[in-house]
Amino acid sequence: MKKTYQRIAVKIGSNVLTTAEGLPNTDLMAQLVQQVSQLIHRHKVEVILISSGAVAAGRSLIQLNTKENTVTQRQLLASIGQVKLIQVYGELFKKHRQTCSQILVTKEDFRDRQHYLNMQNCFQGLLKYGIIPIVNENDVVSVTELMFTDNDELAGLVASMMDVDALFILTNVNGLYNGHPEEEHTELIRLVDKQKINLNEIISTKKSGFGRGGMLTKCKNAQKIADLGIAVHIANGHQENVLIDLYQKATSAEELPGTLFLPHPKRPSSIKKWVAHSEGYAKASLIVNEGAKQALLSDKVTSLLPVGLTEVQGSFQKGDIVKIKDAEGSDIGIGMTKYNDTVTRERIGQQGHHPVIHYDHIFLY
Ligand SMILES: Nc1ncnc2c1ncn2[C@@H]1O[C@H](COP(=O)(O)OP(=O)(O)O)[C@@H](O)[C@H]1O
Ligand SMILES: N[C@@H](CCC(=O)OP(=O)(O)O)C(=O)O
Repeated sequence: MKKTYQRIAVKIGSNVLTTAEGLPNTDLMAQLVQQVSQLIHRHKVEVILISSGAVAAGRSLIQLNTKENTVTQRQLLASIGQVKLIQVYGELFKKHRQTCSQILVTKEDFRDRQHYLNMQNCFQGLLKYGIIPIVNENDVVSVTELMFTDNDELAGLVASMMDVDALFILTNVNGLYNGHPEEEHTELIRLVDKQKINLNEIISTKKSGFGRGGMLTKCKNAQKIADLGIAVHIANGHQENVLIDLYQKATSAEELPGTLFLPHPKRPSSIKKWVAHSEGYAKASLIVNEGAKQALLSDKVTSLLPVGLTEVQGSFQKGDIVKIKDAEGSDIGIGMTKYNDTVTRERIGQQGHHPVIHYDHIFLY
């Protein structure tokens, strides 16, 4: 029998929380809140919510001039709507004797290790007191390149930061299909085995009404989180009792709703997970020789030593994130350096030096 989930993150997408008119779907929010409360009270599960819906809620409160700059529109709608979104959640949870809290974040909060640890500490405290953290992007300051791709990316970061057992991603389709769900003869994929499925081939880039990222980014992100040892389920938020069903069936032999991305059996350390999510901030690349590549990819605990380096591309400071590449230029992994590029260059190919990247600070693909 599989272990039950004790801590989960639930991502509720824009398409779940929004009606066809672009307004908040409060009936559905009530159903989901009831299920989350049941998981907490009856099954003693710790739950973190990642909820979209601020822009939709803002739309229900104010009509903006359509000539307004689109970035400004989003900022205003989110700023106005987030208040309502959290107010609705607060009232709904209160009916179940449950307290919730609001956490608004930006990408920068995950990039800076100190911000990351501060956030983690706050989440831990809230969970200890039985409070449900409700997370959303701080859309007022997250503009263009500072934005998360979508709330799936944010949910993945929160899930790995909080070391949850599973991430439930609720959307407006039953899961991942082997073609666009509106096309004929497409079938639901129940289990994603990354060795057998090429996500790029089966997922249409066409986006649905109110979502930001679409199914391809959702699945790539789901796979990344599963690689970090967290079970990821994509399921339909409109399906009756979906959260309870997912929770109960995950430990039974019954067929699960939606699509499951099987978790990697090993969970990396907290710092490795943080490194894994820092890909976008890589400053430079370290090229390694074949011996170092084999050693890194083996089952042994291996740090990257200067003797295994053949080249340093770009400049970086001690503590910066760099890519690790093989002689062909293929990415092997990513890591946090122990010294800057000048010192690293001086030590290329030399024996007897400390690692340039310690094992604990390397994440391999
Ligand atoms: N192969 C596929 N399987 C399932 N959905 C797909 C696929 N290709 C494209 N889609 C679309 O992806 C949409 C869900 O992604 P998205 O719009 O990002 O939702 P959300 O707002 O819930 O994050 C679905 O409504 C569906 O139309
Ligand atoms: N932060 C935004 C939602 C971002 C977004 O659209 O995310 P997603 O639900 O993943 O497509 C909001 O609250 O309206």
